[in-house]
Amino acid sequence: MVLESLGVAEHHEELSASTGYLLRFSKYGAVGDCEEEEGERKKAGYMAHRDVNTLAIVCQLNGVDGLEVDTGDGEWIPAKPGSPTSYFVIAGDAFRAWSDGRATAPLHRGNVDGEDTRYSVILFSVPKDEAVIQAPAELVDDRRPSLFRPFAFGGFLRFCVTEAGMKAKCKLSAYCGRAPAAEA
Ligand SMILES: O=C(O)CCC(=O)C(=O)O
Ligand SMILES: [Fe+2]
Repeated sequence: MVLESLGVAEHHEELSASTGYLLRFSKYGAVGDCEEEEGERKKAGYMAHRDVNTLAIVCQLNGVDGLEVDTGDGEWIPAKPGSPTSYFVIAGDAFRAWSDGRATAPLHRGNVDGEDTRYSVILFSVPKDEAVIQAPAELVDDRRPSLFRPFAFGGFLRFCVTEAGMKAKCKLSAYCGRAPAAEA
């Protein structure tokens, strides 16, 4: 559906062939009263991050919200599923690069207040190590040169855990951005 909306559905097969999948079950525990830190109840959840992979499909299982998304200007909005069977689709850096910036890889975090345990299941689509991430020709032209240099996904993953990668505000721009990496 996403490729169709970009007018490049014919690339689906080749993209699928270079993609693997990872299914993860997560539990963000209710925090007991004993787990107080300096008088404040500790929060469960996870830190703000951008996913590095292609897409993540997030399904929260027991009606406990917690996912928050950065609007891009420092404001965090809670992601509320429209119904108990809705799920969230989050683009990661690999898809931002492949779509030449048409898809945004948003900063997101988990903010679970610790009252109730939150369960979620996430299907990550992840490019294979050797897969070269490069926007298809239809998405770039002379008037719109591509924003990122082509890169092998495994190389990007390894950069992310270097000191430079961990310090970078935007790992993708720091690794392969063509413009001076203002946001890096
Ligand atoms: O469980 C969730 O709500 C999403 C988790 C997440 O962002 C991640 O694992 O990358
Ligand atoms: Fe994530």
